[in-house]
This record gives sequence, structure tokens and C-alpha cells, in this order.
Amino acid sequence: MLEAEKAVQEAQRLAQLDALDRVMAMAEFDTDGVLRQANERYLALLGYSREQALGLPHQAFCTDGQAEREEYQRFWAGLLAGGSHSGLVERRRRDGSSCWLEASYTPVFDAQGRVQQVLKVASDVSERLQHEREQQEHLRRLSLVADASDAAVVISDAESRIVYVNTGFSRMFGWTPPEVLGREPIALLAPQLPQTFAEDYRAGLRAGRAVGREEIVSGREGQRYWAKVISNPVAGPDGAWQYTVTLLTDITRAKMHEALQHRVLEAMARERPLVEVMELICREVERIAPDLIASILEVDEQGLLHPLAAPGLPMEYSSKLEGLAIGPQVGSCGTAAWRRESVMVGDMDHDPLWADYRALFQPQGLKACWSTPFFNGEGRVIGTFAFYSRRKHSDLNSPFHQQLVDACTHLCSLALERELARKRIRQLAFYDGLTGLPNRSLLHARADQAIASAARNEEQLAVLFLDLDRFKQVNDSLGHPAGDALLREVAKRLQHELRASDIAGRLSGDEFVVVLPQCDAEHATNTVERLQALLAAPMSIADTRLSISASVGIAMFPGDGREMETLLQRADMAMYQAKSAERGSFRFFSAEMNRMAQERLALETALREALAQGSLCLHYQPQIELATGRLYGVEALARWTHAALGPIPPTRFIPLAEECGLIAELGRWALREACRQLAAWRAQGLNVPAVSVNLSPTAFHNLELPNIIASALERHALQASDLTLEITESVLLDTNPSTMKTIAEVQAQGVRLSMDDFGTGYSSLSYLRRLPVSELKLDRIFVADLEGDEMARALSNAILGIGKSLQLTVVAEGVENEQQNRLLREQGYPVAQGYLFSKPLPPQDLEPWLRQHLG
Ligand SMILES: Nc1nc2c(ncn2[C@@H]2O[C@@H]3COP(=O)(O)O[C@H]4[C@@H](O)[C@H](n5cnc6c(=O)[nH]c(N)nc65)O[C@@H]4COP(=O)(O)O[C@H]3[C@H]2O)c(=O)[nH]1
Repeated sequence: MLEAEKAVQEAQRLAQLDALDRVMAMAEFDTDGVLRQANERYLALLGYSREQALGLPHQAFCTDGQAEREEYQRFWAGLLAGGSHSGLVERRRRDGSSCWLEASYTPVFDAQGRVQQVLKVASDVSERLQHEREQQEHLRRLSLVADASDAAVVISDAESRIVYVNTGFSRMFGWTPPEVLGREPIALLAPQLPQTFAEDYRAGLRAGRAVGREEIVSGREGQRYWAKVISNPVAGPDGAWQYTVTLLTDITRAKMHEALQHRVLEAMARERPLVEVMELICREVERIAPDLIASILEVDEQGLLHPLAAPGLPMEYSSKLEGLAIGPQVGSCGTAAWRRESVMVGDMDHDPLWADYRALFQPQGLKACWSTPFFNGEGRVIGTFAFYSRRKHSDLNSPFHQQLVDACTHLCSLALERELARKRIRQLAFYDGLTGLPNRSLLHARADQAIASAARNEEQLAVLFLDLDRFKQVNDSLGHPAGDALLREVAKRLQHELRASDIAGRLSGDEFVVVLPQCDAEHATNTVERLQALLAAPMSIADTRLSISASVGIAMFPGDGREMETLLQRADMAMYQAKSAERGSFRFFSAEMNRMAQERLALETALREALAQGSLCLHYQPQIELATGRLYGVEALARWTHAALGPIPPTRFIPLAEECGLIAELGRWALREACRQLAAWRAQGLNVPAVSVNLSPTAFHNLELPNIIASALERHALQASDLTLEITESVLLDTNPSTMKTIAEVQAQGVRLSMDDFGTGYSSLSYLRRLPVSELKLDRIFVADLEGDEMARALSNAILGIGKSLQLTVVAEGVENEQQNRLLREQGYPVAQGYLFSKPLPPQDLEPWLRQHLG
């Protein structure tokens, strides 16, 4: 290395030492601890001149008693043994004051490795320490205040790290101070809040403002509170933001009061419907506790559950609970209502209380449920309030939840009791206490509505006035309680028979009124007849079998009046006429209607007699195989000749038989008679291949029909294939559950089914898949138009196509002329019937025809 370079390096070293010399205090002690060297800074730090300091023992710089301590002895012994020491030391200045040094003591060795001297390098940290002490003191004083507070207090530093929590905090949230020191308060207590919230919060504090809000916070075990949170920034001595003191006060109760009670009571005050109020409660609860689903059920006097609200659960869940009876093992709610106390189920999958309802709650992912019953003023359980959770839970009944439940059950019982009271008031005001039917005022109100609607839609409406015959006698002979029981039974029977849109009411005593909307005179007659028959059925009152009759007056809207008052008055007058003519009868107010009704009644009686006396008969119309001209079968058609009125067409007496309940009997008669006739012809050597009998849908209600058919066939030694039953598409409208079953059984017997009037009813043909028919009858309206109407030809062709593709025989009805016959033949129709071949004829008249054609 060049001399010049060395000189430069030396100069640099000296410059560094010089710099060190200026910033650090440095001193050299010999092995006896005597100060041998010290720089200016050292001397200045301790307040000595060089002359005063050099030669002083190290102990001279120690504070009182320091040098005598064992610790000090160890310190020097360590240095002399060759160890170094660094750390914070307190030293005494010449004027007796103390100072704090960040110092390092390093032994310097001679060539033999012995400690020759101790080098000390130090800097003065008194000021910093003083500052820190002041801060500690500041914090201590803050915490003294905080500890005295009942509320939870959190002190965090400027980095938002917790530096202190008071005992109130531990009490409320369950954490001990060491568990939370260094954590961020917002992330710890309200982890649900977004990061941006914490940033905004801090921005407020940084600006020197107190920040406050109401928030849901949770503790160590997940317990939740609604807390009022107020944070105050506290500045240090330098004026900068140093701490944040946050005060958290539990306002759960007040908040629930505000959030729940306030809104719910307001809704109730505004007369919102019960279900809406209950849904509001549930939704508020779910807002307060977002991981819960609330549900409210009503428990009626019979102990049956009725869902009122559970907006967080699918409809089908609630609807499946409808009508469920409470009991010792009916989920959480049914059991809570049964036990009259809260039921907490933390694991619905395994709890025996839910064993029977797994299929119900599992698809919803529900895991825990806590249900609490609520009561009315008399102590009856009127409902349950429940929380569901999609997590297994053992603490759904924490104090927070308990407070929620307390608030909710209170509100629920208030709302429900109010509703029940209102219902009772309505019931008393508008319903007859004895029968439960609408009283005069409600009857009038509803009737007015029905009349207004009838007027709008230009429909008719009937008002029936019913008065029980000899009611007074029942009352007098059996006593009033028996009379009451009779009236109740009458009301029950009336309600049973009426449509949902009909209105029944009790005016007074034994007077009942029925309003039938959308009803013409014929429908009114039918209804009255049914009601009279129903009331006449024997009833058991006070251990006595009674049969009661009612006289009925009928007034029609709009013919007899346009207002309820008028209609009622006229129906009443008509009732008096009925009663004075014959008890148990009915009368219309209008003479014309009376005449028609009486005629109909007379016709009905005559038909009943004709059936009973066997004065109905069957005519037969041949059905021809078009390709060969051979007989395919005959259709039996009922005929009735009234002694005075002459022949009555089936289009009149068949519907009458339907209405007055004679149709089933008529069907049975036709079946037996047709079988008898077929067998008679065969016995005469007339080989008629088969007979078709028309049966109305009502005939299939009778589950005995297959047996009736079997016995008719057997009696005349016929095969099932000798018989065809003609049914109409209206059988599809029949809602009686037996109908389809009976049809299937009849078909299984081997009896053929034919679809009559095909093409005039449903536009959907899909029913052909459901009905096991083997024959279609093309309605005669298509045949009538065949010649002139291309569309009719296309339709008859299409119907034939349908029949062929389903392998059904298609029979064309109403063939009246050659041209129609030719067209049908050309289209490929296999069978036809109509006046062209023969009118329906009585058996004796058909026989020559048969002889001629069968030959
Ligand atoms: N214009 C015209 N008409 C023809 C011709 N060929 C036959 N007809 C008539 O067409 C009707 C065919 O019977 P439906 O469609 O079953 O219609 C029947 C059937 O639905 C019903 N009916 C008749 N007898 C009975 C029965 O014993 N029981 C049931 N439930 N209904 C029956 O009464 C309806 C009417 O019977 P009917 O008056 O006997 O009328 C019969 C028959 O006389 C023709 O070439 N031209």
C-alpha cells in the first residue's frame, strides 16, 4: 500500500473517531475501577471537569447505595474476568442528580490476554426514559379511571393495538387482559364489520374527534351484545394521537326494546294483520341475530299447531307443521307447548324429540332449535316462539338470546291475544252464538256484496227463507236444550250441503236464510230439494230420534227484487205460502217460477213412479257394418211416455233423473232390460251381436256396478263382449274417486266401453290414454255437415284416423241419407247408425227389421 493511501485511511479513521467522540460519551477505567480517560462528552454528561473526574473511582458515579449492591460487585467482577456488559444504567452527576445511560462496558486486554482496562461507551437516554415513564403514568392514570367504570373500557395505542382493558371488559366479554393485549379492538369484538369500517373509524380519531356508534359485538364465547361504543382519542404531551379510550356499554335490552317493541307496537297500532306483525317480529330478530331463523306458531285450544310466521324458512316447511298436535316428543315447539317451558335442542339430527320430523327439517339444513311457549292472560299456551340455527349449538339460550326471547314472547302473546280478542268480538258481533252461523247483520252485509256482484255480472241469485216445521213442539216437549241441539244440527247440515260461495245465516228462533249466488230457479229448486231431504234425515236429539222438515220460500234476484231487504221479505212471504199449503214444501215468490217448479216437481214424481212401476221402456237402434251391411250391434235408448203429457224426450228426463238422484237406478234398469232383450232376441233366433247401453257418470260412483253388470249378464247367459257401455267425456269432469276405479274394473271384466259424442267435448285428446275405451262415436253434428262442409269432412277423417291409430272402432252417428253414407264409406268408416238405416224402434218393431237384415 502506498504511504499516501495509508495517510488517507488514517485520516478517515481519525475522522470517524472524532465523530464518535462527539456523539458518544467515552471513558477508560483501570482494573481498580479508577477513571483514567474520559472524553468531553462523558465529562459534560456527568458534570465534571477533567481534573475533577480523572482519578475518581467508578463508584463515585454510582447512585446512593448502588455500588454496595451485590449486583454491582458481580458487574465489576464480570468485567475483570473478561466479560463485557451493556444495558441501561443509572448514574449520578456531580451535582447529585441522576441520569440514565445506555452504556456498554468492554474489557481491553494486554499482550498476555489479561484485562488491562475497561472501556465504557455511553449515551444519555434520560430524556427518552422520562418520556416513557410519563406515558406509563398517563396510561396508569387513565386505567385508574377505567377500572372504576362498570362499562367495558379498552385503551388502544395509535396503531390500534390494545394496551389495556379494564375488569368491566373481562366481565362483559370473558377475555383476560393477557389474551387481548396487542389485538385490534374492532377485529376482536366486531369481526363482522368490513375493514373499511375500521379505517373510517380511525380516520375520525386521527382527526381528533370522538367516534361513536351502536354495534353488535361478541365476546370470547360468542356471546353477543348490542353495545354503545364511544371512542375518544387521547393526545400525548406532544399533542399527537397517542391512545384511544373506548367505552362499550351494554344496551342490548334498550336496543331490543327500540328495534322490536317500537316497530312491532307501531304495526299493531296501525292495525296491520297478525301474520304481518308476526313476520315483522321474525325479521327484526333475524336482523339483530343474523345467524338465526325465527319462527312463530300458534297453538289453538285443541292443542294443534298453526304456523303464523317464519319468513326465513320455505313455505313448505311451515305448511307441513299445520295442524300438528303438540305432544311430549313433537320437535322443539310441539314439545315446548306440551311441557309449558322452553325446549333447547342443540343437535336436531340426533335429539329424540325430532326423531319423527327428520324428513322435514333436514332438507332445510336446520341443526339447532330453541323454542319457548307463550301464554295468554289465563295461562293457556297460545303459541311458541323459536330460533333455528343451521349450526349445532349449545348456547342458543345465552343471556343475549334470552333477552331476545323475552322481548319476542312478550310481543307475540300481546299480538296474538289481541287478535284472538278481536276474533271473539267479531264472532260475538257478527255470528249467532248458538249455531256459529252469521247473524242478521253479517248475513245482510254478505248478501249485499253477493247481490252487487250478481248485478255487475248480470247473474241471478236466490234467497231462501227456511222455517223449521213444528219446532215449537220439540222445544216444548223435549226442552230448550234439545231445541238448541236441534238448531245446531240443522245449521251443521246446512253448512255441509252448501257451496263455499253460498251464504247461510240464522235470523232468529228457527228461521234460517240461505243466499245462493250464481243461481237460477232450477238450481235453486235442486238445492232446496237437497236441503229438505238432508234435514228430513233422522237426527238424534236428547236421546230421541227426530225427523224434522223445513218449509222454504224462495225469492230470485233480480226478478223478485234488487235489494236484500225486499228479497228477504218476499222469500218470507213465499215460505208462509209453502207452510200453509203443505209443511216441508217450498214455494217461489213469483207465480211463474212456482208454476215451473211445481211442474218439475210433478214430473219428477211421475218419473220416480214410472221407474218404480216399470213403465219406462228401451228402444233400439241398429248399428251397421258399412263394408258388409251386416248388423254390428244395437244401441238401447230410454223412452218414457207420461200418462198426461205424452212422450217426454230423454234429453229432458235424463237430466231430471240426474238432478233428483234417480239416474243410478235408471242405469241399472237399462242394463238389466237391455241384457234381457238381447237374450230374448237370441232365444228367438235373432242373432244380435251386441247391445250398447248409455250410462251417466254417476252410475260409476257405485263400486257395485261391476257386480250388477256381472249378474245381469249371468242371469241371461250373456258374455261380457255382448255388452258395450256408452260413456260421455263428462265422466272426466267427475271428481268422485270411485269413478275411474269402477271404469277400469268394468273394462277388465271384458265389457267394451264406447266414447259417445266424440269430438264435441274436450279439445285435449290425452284423456284417451287414461280411459280404456275400445270404441269412439263420431257425433252426429259432424255427420250432418259432411256433405256441405269441407271442415266437417276433414274432422270426420281426422277422428277416424285417431281411432284407427289407437285401434278403436269408430261408429258414425246420425246418418240420415245416402250421400252421408257414401262419404263415410269412402272415408273408410267401419260402422254407422242413423235414421237412414232405422230410427230407434221398440223391440217388437225392430224384430221384422232384424229378420230382414240378419237373414
Ligand atoms: N237427428 C238424428 N238423431 C238420431 C239419428 N239416429 C239416432 N239419433 C238420435 O241420437 C241419439 C243418440 O243417442 P246419444 O247420442 O247416446 O244421446 C242420448 C243419450 O245421451 C241420452 N239417453 C238416451 N237413453 C239413455 C239411457 O238409457 N241412459 C242414459 N244415461 N242416457 C240416455 O239421451 C240422448 C238422446 O237420446 P235420443 O233422443 O234417443 O237420441 C238418440 C237417437 O234417437 C239420426 O239419424 N238423426
